[in-house]
Amino acid sequence: MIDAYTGAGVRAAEQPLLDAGHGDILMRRAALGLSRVCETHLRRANRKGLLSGTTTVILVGSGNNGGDGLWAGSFLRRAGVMVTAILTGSTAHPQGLKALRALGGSVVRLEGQGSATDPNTAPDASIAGFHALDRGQALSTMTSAHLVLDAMLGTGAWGGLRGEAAALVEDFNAIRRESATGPRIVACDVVSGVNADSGEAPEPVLKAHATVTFGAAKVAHVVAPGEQLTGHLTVIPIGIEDRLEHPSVYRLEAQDILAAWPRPTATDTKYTRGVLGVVAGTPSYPGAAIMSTNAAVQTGAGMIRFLGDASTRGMVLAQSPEVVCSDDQPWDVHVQAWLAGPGVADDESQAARVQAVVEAQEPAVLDAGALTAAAQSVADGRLGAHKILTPHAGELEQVYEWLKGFGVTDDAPDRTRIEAAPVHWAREAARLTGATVLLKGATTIIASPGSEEQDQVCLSIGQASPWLATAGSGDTLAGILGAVVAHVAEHPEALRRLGEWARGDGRWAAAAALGAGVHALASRVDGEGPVPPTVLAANVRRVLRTKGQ
Ligand SMILES: NC(=O)C1=CN([C@@H]2O[C@H](COP(=O)(O)OP(=O)(O)OC[C@H]3O[C@@H](n4cnc5c(N)ncnc54)[C@H](O)[C@@H]3O)[C@@H](O)[C@H]2O)[C@@H](O)CC1
Ligand SMILES: Nc1ncnc2c1ncn2[C@@H]1O[C@H](COP(=O)(O)OP(=O)(O)O)[C@@H](O)[C@H]1O
Repeated sequence: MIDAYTGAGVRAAEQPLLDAGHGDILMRRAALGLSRVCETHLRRANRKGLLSGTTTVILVGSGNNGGDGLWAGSFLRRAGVMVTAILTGSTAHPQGLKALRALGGSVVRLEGQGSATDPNTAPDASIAGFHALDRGQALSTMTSAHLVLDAMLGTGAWGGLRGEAAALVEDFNAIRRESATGPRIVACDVVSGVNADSGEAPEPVLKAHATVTFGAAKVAHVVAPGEQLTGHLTVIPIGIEDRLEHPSVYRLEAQDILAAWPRPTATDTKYTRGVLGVVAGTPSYPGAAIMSTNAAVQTGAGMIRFLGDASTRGMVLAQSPEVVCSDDQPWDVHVQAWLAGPGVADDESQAARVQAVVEAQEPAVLDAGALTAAAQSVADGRLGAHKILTPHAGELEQVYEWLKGFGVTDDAPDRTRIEAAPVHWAREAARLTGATVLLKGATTIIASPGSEEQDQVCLSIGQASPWLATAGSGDTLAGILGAVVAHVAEHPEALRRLGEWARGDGRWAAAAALGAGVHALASRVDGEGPVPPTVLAANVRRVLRTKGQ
């Protein structure tokens, strides 16, 4: 599990050490770790695996992020690397600058960054004397290097890159799009301009092959769009680790998912495993019913009761004879949890069943066609953490429109804004609805609503294959989620080994995250390639055969 923190969370852990005058030591530890990762990349760039003869360009901002970069440059110099620092800010970390220069690193500044027209960013006296490169010269210095270390902005940035630094990155990206070769890009702490706390990434950004962070992962490393820009993440311990409190986001990895997945014991029966009721599909859209029930079967649900029309029931049974089908109403059947909504559209009788599920006491996964009914019911009160909404960004936009219509919020973001800051909008939707929200995407975010008893829990699941972007993947996810939620409904403490946060209301977020995690693992069982939903569901069985430690 990766515990990811906000910049403020990490700073709070550092503060006592900074107050005790250990700031320099922290920075040098960070920079040493950073330089080691750079060395690994540089050795790969040299046919003989040597460092001497390799070149590194460091883009250095005015704060401590730039200081890390300069110190890392001094360590690389020691190892024989040719280092050029291009200062992109109005000033530069004095000790870092001194250290790099003392070891023969060359230092230049980016012309135009901090022009006379913008006195706030004009180069101050300490760096004004360095030779200035215009953007074209800086660009060719960058493109001819083996490695570019991005140390312009870290956790102290507000907003994205600006001015000449932004233009330089834009020009570099244009060349990169045209050419298959080019320097390795390593980011110091976070990719410059990416918001460490939200993962927002205002253009332009220098997409990294690798990012080296310090003390702990930051939120931006585990949520979109920051995660997609981070590359391979290395966390360097700097001595603050024991002082860190309250991660902001938990990333569950394969080991965590497989180890925590609830498995039956000898005393279980099909009922104690959890019975899942499914309201999905209509005569016009039977596929969603077939795929979601099939996925729940493959996930090993104790028992599945499907409610729907005769023709859909026939198709569900043909695919999965394990499913008990009827045309009952939700209040007539006894289940531990519900899944409602996949493929439910323009059908009065299924819509009525969906409404009954939204109002039922039992926990429920509310997907696709159930999201509108769920959002509408918020007008009558909060849904409860045991109701799990599973929108993609487009569906979340609709949910927000309803919430705005009811006066629950003034701000209804559109899809673009949601995709720019998914962790923010998933958290906000959970708070506003009182439900657990699972926001689908390349990175899936799960947020609990939070309460007086328990802080909001936020999780992220990555590593899903982009081949999942195909119709029916979401129906399969819904079935997997239904199965695990039904189990957790019967065994409230089943997921506690994940942590104290996975108890109480947090258990629904934990269950949803495990479901999304298994879905992601199933998408890559046979490596990278198409995973049509029927294959995906069958892969779930294979994934669950592996037990984590
Ligand atoms: N003790 C610590 O605090 C440690 C911090 N470390 C490093 O310190 C970094 C944080 O340092 P800082 O707080 O100095 O912040 P940054 O270095 O991230 O940036 C702050 C500087 O950039 C300027 N700035 C902010 N937004 C800008 C924008 N959009 N465009 C241009 N300039 C902008 C500010 O005026 C300020 O000078 C971390 O990311 C990490 O790399 C590491 O050295 C480990 C120890
Ligand atoms: N680019 C991507 N990379 C990884 N996973 C993705 C990507 N795009 C979508 N997914 C996943 O695929 C699934 C698609 O769900 P959804 O859009 O509801 O599909 P449908 O309703 O057609 O079944 C979600 O689990 C989502 O997280």
